[in-house]
Amino acid sequence: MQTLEAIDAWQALWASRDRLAEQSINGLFAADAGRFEHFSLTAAGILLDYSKQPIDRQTRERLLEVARARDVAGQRDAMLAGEPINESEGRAVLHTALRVPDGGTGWAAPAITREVATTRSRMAELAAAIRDGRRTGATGQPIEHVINIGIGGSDLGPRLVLEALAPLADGPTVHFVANVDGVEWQQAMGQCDPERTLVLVVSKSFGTVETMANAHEAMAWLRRSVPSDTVLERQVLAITANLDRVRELGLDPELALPMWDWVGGRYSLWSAVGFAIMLAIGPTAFDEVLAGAHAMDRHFAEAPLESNMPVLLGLVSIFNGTLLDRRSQAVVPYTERLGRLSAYLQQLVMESNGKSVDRAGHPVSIPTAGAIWGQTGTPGQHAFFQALHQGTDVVPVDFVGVARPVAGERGDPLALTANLFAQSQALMQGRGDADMPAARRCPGNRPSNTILLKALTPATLGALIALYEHRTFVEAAVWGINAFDQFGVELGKVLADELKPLIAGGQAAEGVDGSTAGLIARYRDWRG
Ligand SMILES: O=P(O)(O)OC[C@H]1O[C@](O)(CO)[C@@H](O)[C@@H]1O
Repeated sequence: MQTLEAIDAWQALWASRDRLAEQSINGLFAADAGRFEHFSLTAAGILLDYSKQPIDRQTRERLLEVARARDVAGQRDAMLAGEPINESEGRAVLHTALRVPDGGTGWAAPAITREVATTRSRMAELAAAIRDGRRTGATGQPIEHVINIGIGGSDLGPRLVLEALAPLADGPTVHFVANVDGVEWQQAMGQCDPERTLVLVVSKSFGTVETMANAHEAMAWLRRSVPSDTVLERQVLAITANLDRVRELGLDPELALPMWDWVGGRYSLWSAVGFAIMLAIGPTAFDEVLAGAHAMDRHFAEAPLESNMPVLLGLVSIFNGTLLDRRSQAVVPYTERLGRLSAYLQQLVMESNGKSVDRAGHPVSIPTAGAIWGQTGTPGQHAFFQALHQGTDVVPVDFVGVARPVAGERGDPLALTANLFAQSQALMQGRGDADMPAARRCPGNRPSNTILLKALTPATLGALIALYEHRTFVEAAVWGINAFDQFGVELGKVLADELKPLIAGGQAAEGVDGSTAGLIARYRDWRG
């Protein structure tokens, strides 16, 4: 496969970076009456409009040529076929196999398909029994609360989905505990009757310090509050790929729900990691989330590159981030229901693609993932949009909107949508002539995508998340990096383990740098 730098189309794009950065988006619309049709597409209930990017047909063709030369389609097929594309860990990457409808074949080896189906039906049976009260807590009380203890990928996906689909929730109330500072735990404990609470300990590795600490707290709370010898068996459920460690925590691995090493943590909400979702909205709605993601998978697998939404979204992101050096991207959903989207995408994009060596271990020669951040509109408009309109940095924005309001929800959908469309328009058009004071002028020509969902349903939500997963993959494929390991997060964990006794102990902290020693000393002093 050609390196990026050796590809003619990339060289041509690189050579015209300055011109592309100045390319007038308004001018592109003036030159092409059908621009919206030519630079937008629909798949799985989602419209992507990328016409407000400074990309003309020649630039798009060059970007597609880069994707072809980097064999994005071949790399995608290798992932979908279960080849060990996570080379540094020697693992396959098969989150797509988790969302194949029951009975569907051809997306993973038969053994994997069977395991997935078996686990999904175990989850559905258990969820149904808990939801309808057949499966009670240890003292015979119905389960009314679920505490999901997990962090990172074992937390963010279920949180995002449950906030988005809260109007559909008709099962136990789900509380999330991720941090180890005790705040979320205290809040959850304060709201839950221990005899009516199921604790989910969700951890792929079952070794994450925060999750294990919170699990110990929760188990101690249940033991002291529920008068039954079977409380842990009935009211604590482990969800993990590391069944051996379940026993170490004092739980029965036979009762645990499994996941597998071919599911990355940040790609795992479709597995048993999503059990809290299933408990809250029911197995049928959970299946719809999977079906929506599968619809996007099919589109990604089958659509030609030039009309393939994740491919185009990925190429637009590379165009902005790598070619034009626009190192930060904002994502702004115009519904509070998607308020967790930017937090979710931070892990998905930055943990996957925050890499500086390629798959062969050589330093990359181009910038990879920058920062992704955001907040909902319209509140974000009253916070950081000033910088988007007039700041010195050009920040590409993904606007995410929903056409049909959720039944029964109040609010002013027209005002919301008018703001959504007006913001992308304002970023593009700008404002000001020579007579206007400089402080009032907006430069305009600032790029954005608009991603419009027909409605916020389980299916479109699944498709939206899958869209961003595949966008992330496409970028990694073009850059030649491994999107599926995360060794960078390990060093801090190791050092935290080493520092803990130094911080706790009475002796001087030796063998650490001056700053850390100073901080430890001040911390001890102030802690008293
Ligand atoms: O599910 P686990 O193994 O507890 O890991 C939690 C999270 O920690 C990380 O390993 C690192 O932050 C993530 O990749 C993962 O989602």
